[in-house]
Amino acid sequence: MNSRLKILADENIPALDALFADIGEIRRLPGRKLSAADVADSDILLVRSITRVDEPLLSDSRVGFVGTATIGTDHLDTQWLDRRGVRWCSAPGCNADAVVEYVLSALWHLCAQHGVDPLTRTVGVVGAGNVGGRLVSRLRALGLEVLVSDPPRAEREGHEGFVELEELLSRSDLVALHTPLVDDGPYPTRHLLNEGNLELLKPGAVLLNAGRGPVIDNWALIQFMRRRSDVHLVLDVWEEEPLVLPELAEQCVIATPHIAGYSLDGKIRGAWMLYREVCQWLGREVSITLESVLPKPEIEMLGCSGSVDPLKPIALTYDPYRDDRALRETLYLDPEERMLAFDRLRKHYPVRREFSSLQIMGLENKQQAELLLKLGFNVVMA
Ligand SMILES: NC(=O)c1ccc[n+]([C@@H]2O[C@H](COP(=O)([O-])OP(=O)(O)OC[C@H]3O[C@@H](n4cnc5c(N)ncnc54)[C@H](O)[C@@H]3O)[C@@H](O)[C@H]2O)c1
Ligand SMILES: O=C(O)[C@H](O)[C@H](O)COP(=O)(O)O
Repeated sequence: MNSRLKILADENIPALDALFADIGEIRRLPGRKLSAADVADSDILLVRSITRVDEPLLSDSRVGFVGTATIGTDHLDTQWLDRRGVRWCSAPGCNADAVVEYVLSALWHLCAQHGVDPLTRTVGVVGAGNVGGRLVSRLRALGLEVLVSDPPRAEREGHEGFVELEELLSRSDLVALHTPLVDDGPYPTRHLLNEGNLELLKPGAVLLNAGRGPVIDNWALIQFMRRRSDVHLVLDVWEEEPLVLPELAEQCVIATPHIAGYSLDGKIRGAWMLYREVCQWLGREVSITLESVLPKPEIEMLGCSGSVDPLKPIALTYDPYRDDRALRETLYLDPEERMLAFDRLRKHYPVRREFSSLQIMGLENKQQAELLLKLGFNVVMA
């Protein structure tokens, strides 16, 4: 039995007991403060995006497995982990639907405010992997025009169906960034949007970043927004996270503390994916199902009498303005306090469920039912 295994986990990973209690002894610590001394006698390390996992953290430890309950891996020195023979994994796609729903919710809310039909918009998706790819599929199913820029994919798959970034920026009503942070190789993404190309954005465009903060040069963006107040900025990620620049946040129509992927479904899916990988590493059977650890949603059903404005179920499942208000309340704290507040908002994030958790009953309007189905809701016709 492996009951003596020591598991050190970020305290913000949910369902740890349900998933790992049979595997080993679990110790929880705040991820931002994990030190080499904390990790020293652990066998398994489970982190989120705020823990840098590299040689200084692990070289004096016996950690043999590192899992990050996130999509992004830029906080892991994977080359060093490979050299050292430490098995590592992330949770690809775990919270992709939550990010897609963040984008859809922002798009529907902003269009409603400006009296525009979202279905007539052109959306440019930069980075079409797990998140961007699902966003492209959902938007195309809804009938929107979608432009995609993803040079690594274009190189692998052929250029058909992809456009250059410049064309995307100049033709899209909403530009959504979903690339990882990449510093080297032929297609780096650090400051992919910068002084040189921000100017290409269409008048009145929405620029949304839910990838990684440094993909936009934040200082260039501040300067740009001073000239181009017609652009609507939606930022979930920030160049100096957890420090948010108040001036930049003030320029946003929606500003949130890196929670685009924070559905409970996504977080638990991420933890469960780590559990599955740990089981494989240990040669154990994967005996716990994802469904068994996912709680029932608080609101399971929305009854309507014949028809419903799609914004209603969207806002009921995810309202980005709640997160925006919470972040704005912290903007004028001193920098140290502001960073702590950013982490607190993430740590105590309210339960948010994905669109698929809501069943919409009583619809008679077929067109609306189809639209809501394509948005990702569960629809039962009257
Ligand atoms: N805000 C959040 O809460 C949140 C949640 C989940 C993921 N993320 C971030 O979003 C990023 C994307 O997630 P994912 O799961 O889709 O990752 P992924 O690796 O599946 O996809 C990334 C895509 O970006 C493309 N890409 C790489 N370099 C590019 C470039 N220079 N220009 C355009 N495209 C490029 C890749 O080819 C790939 O298709 C993650 O790396 C993570 O950092 C943020
Ligand atoms: O990469 C990801 O999966 C996301 O950015 C994720 O939402 C980060 O959340 P964190 O690990 O910082 O809690």
